[in-house]
Amino acid sequence: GHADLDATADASGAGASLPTPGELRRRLPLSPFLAELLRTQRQAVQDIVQGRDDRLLVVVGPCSIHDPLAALEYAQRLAELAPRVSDRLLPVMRVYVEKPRTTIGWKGLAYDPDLDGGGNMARGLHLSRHLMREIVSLGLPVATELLQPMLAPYLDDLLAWVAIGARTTESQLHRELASGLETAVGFKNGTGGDIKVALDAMRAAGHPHQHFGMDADGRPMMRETMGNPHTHVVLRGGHDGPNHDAGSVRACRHALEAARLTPRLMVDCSHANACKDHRRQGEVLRDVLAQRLAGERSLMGLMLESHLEEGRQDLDAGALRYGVSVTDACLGWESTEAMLLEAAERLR
Ligand SMILES: C[C@@H](OP(=O)(O)O)C(=O)O
Ligand SMILES: [Mn+2]
Repeated sequence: GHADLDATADASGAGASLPTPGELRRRLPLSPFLAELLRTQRQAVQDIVQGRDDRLLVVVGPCSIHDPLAALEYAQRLAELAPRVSDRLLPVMRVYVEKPRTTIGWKGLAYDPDLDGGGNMARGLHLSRHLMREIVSLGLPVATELLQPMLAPYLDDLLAWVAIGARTTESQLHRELASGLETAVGFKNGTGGDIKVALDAMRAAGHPHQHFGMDADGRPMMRETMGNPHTHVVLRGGHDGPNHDAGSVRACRHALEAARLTPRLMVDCSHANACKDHRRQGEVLRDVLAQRLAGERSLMGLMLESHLEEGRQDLDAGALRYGVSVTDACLGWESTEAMLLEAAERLR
């Protein structure tokens, strides 16, 4: 239940040592019921990525999770909204617990759950897994960016979609990680706007790999992967501006086809596509819908940054306001709900 989110986390203890992935999974197991629910959630996402289902995959939620209880309240609202749009949209909630910083800054719930620089990672891992499991049990698929490869085995059995971010799409470690995941993986284009790194990442992650990893008991191991066929590009804009426009989408589709890769892509309506102004996500969304309605079938998804309340706040600006992002600025819930209802209506 929600109340014990914090209680059991404290039981995990602080300090430098961490539970192994196996220990955390034994503490917070995935029941057979939830495992079955995960299988259907992953299948639904893969059906969209592979073009078997023409609904739009919508990865929506906070830029980062810093308050598990606010995250649960958001999840309950999204879970209630989902059935009202699920004929045309498949909502998946962003539950981002590790954040890639351009330079330095708070690195997320898994790293520093107490928001005090204490680095209580044992508690951060526990809270992250507990929260994701609670959200899955609401029937809501969970999406996250995987950043620290060692962190993946603590969480990856709970994930229905994974992002590899703009700063790590070029990284061999992250392509190896993606090649071993059961979930669909979206590779962001580079921070400069380069889409080739994402196409290279799709190709690399599609192959089997042998790489340095860690087993469930935390022992180093050589991990063999099968290759992941469920990968796609996420256009998130770049230094020289947005890339959600029809010309950029077409160019990306042509590049994918030329590289004989699945011509499927998602548009991240936030980040450099919104020019760092969260209020511009609505116009990017409408541009994506217009392209879909004009027949651009490679567009199978979109991402929105959204929280209970609009905007953002600094972590070190005194008392935190409830439900407001502490990293990128987000849409508020009311406008998110209206946008998703409008999108579903236009796609009917
Ligand atoms: C980290 C950021 O994504 P990107 O990698 O596109 O900057 C996000 O999803 O909050
Ligand atoms: Mn963000």
